[in-house]
Amino acid sequence: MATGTANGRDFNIVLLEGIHATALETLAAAGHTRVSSHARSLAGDELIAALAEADLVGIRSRTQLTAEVLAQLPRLAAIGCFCIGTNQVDLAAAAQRGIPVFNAPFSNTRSVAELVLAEIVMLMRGIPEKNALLHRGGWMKSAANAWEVRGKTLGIIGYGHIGTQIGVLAEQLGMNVVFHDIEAKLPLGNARQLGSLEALLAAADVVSLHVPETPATRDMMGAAQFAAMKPGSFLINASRGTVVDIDALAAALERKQLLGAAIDVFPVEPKGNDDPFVTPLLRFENVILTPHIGGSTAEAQANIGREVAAKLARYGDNGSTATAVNFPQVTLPEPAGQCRILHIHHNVPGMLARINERFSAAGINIVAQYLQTTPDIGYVVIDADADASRVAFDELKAIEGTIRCRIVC
Ligand SMILES: NC(=O)c1ccc[n+]([C@@H]2O[C@H](COP(=O)([O-])OP(=O)(O)OC[C@H]3O[C@@H](n4cnc5c(N)ncnc54)[C@H](O)[C@@H]3O)[C@@H](O)[C@H]2O)c1
Ligand SMILES: O=C(O)CC[C@@H](O)C(=O)O
Repeated sequence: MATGTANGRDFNIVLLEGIHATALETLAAAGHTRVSSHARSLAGDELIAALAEADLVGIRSRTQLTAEVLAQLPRLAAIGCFCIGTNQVDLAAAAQRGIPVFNAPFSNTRSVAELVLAEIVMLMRGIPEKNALLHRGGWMKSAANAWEVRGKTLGIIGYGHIGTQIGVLAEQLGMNVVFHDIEAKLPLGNARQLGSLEALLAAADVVSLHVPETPATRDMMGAAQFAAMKPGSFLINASRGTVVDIDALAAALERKQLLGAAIDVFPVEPKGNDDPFVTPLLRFENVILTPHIGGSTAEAQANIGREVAAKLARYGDNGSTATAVNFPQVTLPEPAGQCRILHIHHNVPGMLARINERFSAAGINIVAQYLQTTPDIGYVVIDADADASRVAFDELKAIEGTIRCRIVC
């Protein structure tokens, strides 16, 4: 599958899931105006049809770019996830097809942290059920099951960008912070890393989940973990829906092991705002349900739009893969020659030699060269003079092991 695009500015770009207008502005400022924008996520034949002619695509968390979908999109050159999570994309399949995937690793971090902090206070005061009752005309003025958060213990599972921010904010309210992470992490403030998930569950009054979706985090909160939580404690999940076994959570709420929960993400989420939402948690008034809006603030979405669109435009125009989550990362200056060849190949012995041989056999001077590899993929970027580059481009496309080759002039 060796493909070439004559000029980065010819890119056809499709944005799904209501990506913020700042993305369009950023792309337009970089000279990319062939952009179509859709409000919803798409699936199946609709998705394939919408992306058939796309060189670059922008999605959020709902559009599933599986290996099967990617196999039907030979033209696709790069993917922008306008969010933190990239679990909706088969990253390995994308890399094998020479498609770098970009995201916005921290533009909505603060928004999630603020929501979680507010939920801790709301849950510990029993506000969700008092609010629901009052809307029906019921007056429940009582201090039963209502506590200050000061002096209580917050247990954070996944002490990354979001988890650390929540820990810092919670300490400002006087909470004790403990965390569990698979990596050894620098504790901020007075936070303490505990040796196991079980130790955290036994210690925490409120448990908040901030892990990515991986095979290891699937159902990491199930019946055994709820049983290990303190009686009368609370759970917050603003990470991914697959991390919590929802039926086990419902059972723990039913038997009052947990006094409440705040859930922003679900194993199955509606594709758009008009689709129905179903969960066994609907019957619990002590559960705050939010429609995956942890990162949905004006500030976060505007920043994400700018950040990911800039990464897509930069890859299109200059070849830079800096911060790509599945790909050899090459940070590139503007081309030193008149043209730049971008060669993505399987990482097999002798590939660089073969590329360079073609240049020396044709007597073409390489003005600048950059190389980065992962165990599977190699990415070589070569700057050369314009006429010579076009000759070399035709040669390089034909090298065995080439996944994708592109020239930007
Ligand atoms: N609700 C929302 O709108 C929203 C918004 C942003 C992010 N998110 C979700 O939150 C997740 C976390 O975001 P982040 O920016 O803090 O990510 P991050 O990568 O900075 O941190 C994740 C942390 O989890 C740890 N971890 C991974 N696997 C683990 C495991 N099995 N057990 C314990 N720890 C584990 C990692 O070591 C890391 O420290 C994202 O992956 C995304 O899915 C949701
Ligand atoms: O905006 C979204 O769809 C997802 C937001 C959040 O889950 C993320 O991963 O950043």
